[in-house]
Amino acid sequence: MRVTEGGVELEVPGEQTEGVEESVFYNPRQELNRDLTIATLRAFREHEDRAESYLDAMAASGIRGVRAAADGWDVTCCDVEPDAVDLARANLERNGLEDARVEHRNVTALMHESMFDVIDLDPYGTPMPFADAAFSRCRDLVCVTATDTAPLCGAHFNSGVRSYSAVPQNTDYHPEMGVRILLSALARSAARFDVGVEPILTHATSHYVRTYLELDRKPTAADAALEHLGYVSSCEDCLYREAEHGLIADPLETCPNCGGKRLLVAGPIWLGPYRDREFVADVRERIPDSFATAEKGRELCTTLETELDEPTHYDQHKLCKNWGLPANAMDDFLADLRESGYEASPAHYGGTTFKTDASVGEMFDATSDSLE
Ligand SMILES: C[S@@+](CC[C@H](N)C(=O)[O-])C[C@H]1O[C@@H](n2cnc3c(N)ncnc32)[C@H](O)[C@@H]1O
Ligand SMILES: [Zn+2]
Repeated sequence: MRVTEGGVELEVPGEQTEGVEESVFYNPRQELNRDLTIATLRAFREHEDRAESYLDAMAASGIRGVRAAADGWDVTCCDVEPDAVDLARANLERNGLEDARVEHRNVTALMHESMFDVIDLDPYGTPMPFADAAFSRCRDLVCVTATDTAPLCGAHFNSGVRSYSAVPQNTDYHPEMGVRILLSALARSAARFDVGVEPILTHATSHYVRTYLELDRKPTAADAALEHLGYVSSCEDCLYREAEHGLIADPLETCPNCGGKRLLVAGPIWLGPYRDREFVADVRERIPDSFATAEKGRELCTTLETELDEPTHYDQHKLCKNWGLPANAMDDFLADLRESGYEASPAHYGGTTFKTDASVGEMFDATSDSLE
């Protein structure tokens, strides 16, 4: 089956069924992820002009490596599966990109041996088994996809604890729990090598989390990154939340809003920002019309640019249901919060999600008159 994506052409085993490509080596549902990767690499190269080498650590069809090589990166594709290696090599050749290297290796060994400016981890499931090797030698940027959203957001609790050395909780803001559990584990992995991470772009999109971590290879930067870790207590009854920084948990025992005792405590999670607004604006500018997901990608960047840095989001529908009141239009709801002096922004987790610095009680006072 022939696939065209981002201006390159690939041959992948599999068939097109009802217009949808089906192949073990090519997932069309990750096209937005890959389009944003190319735009992010373009923005990053402007920002860090010595960045040249890119490791597509789990290449499969080689699509990421092919697209990065076509964009001028010095690419190495790696995969542990011989069929994937042959396919990646053939796809590079098909696009006249024979200069790119293809490695048939366990990429963990490769990452320990060789240095790369940018490493892109895109495994099946959790990326954590590959994180230490990536942070040990990478110079500038580690890009990570995690598709194991059930463990990340606490729905598969034991698996989440095992993979991320943290306690995830299944809350009403589950995609953001996943984002912050992942970033916490990655920051702690990097800190082992005296490396500080700054997430310059992160998004949770349909069943995966994607993050881009700019590295600063010095102990003080690692210490600074760890300062962003902490715990969040969430009330299951009234949806109140409270976050506190630090590695020693001092969780709430009683909800200060409703007096309830059903509090979920998660951590250590990343409580800091998960994107750099200016960088995201730059990424948005670098998405060309020719990318199939251009409109979606730009919309996502715009929401990320304006999203508040509060550590958890709310879902307006869940909140109103909890109050026993009908939901109104999101814009009106957010306008009511702003009129009462609070900050409020849409969040990128879905059309009814938002962030605010108002507590759940303050939100009720600010908005409930309009919800009758
Ligand atoms: C989700 S696919 C990659 C998809 C691809 N990056 C894309 O954008 O279409 C995961 C790939 O990782 C490879 N893989 C798994 N473990 C690996 C390892 N230890 N070293 C190298 N490759 C590995 C698998 O063979 C598989 O091809
Ligand atoms: Zn409560």
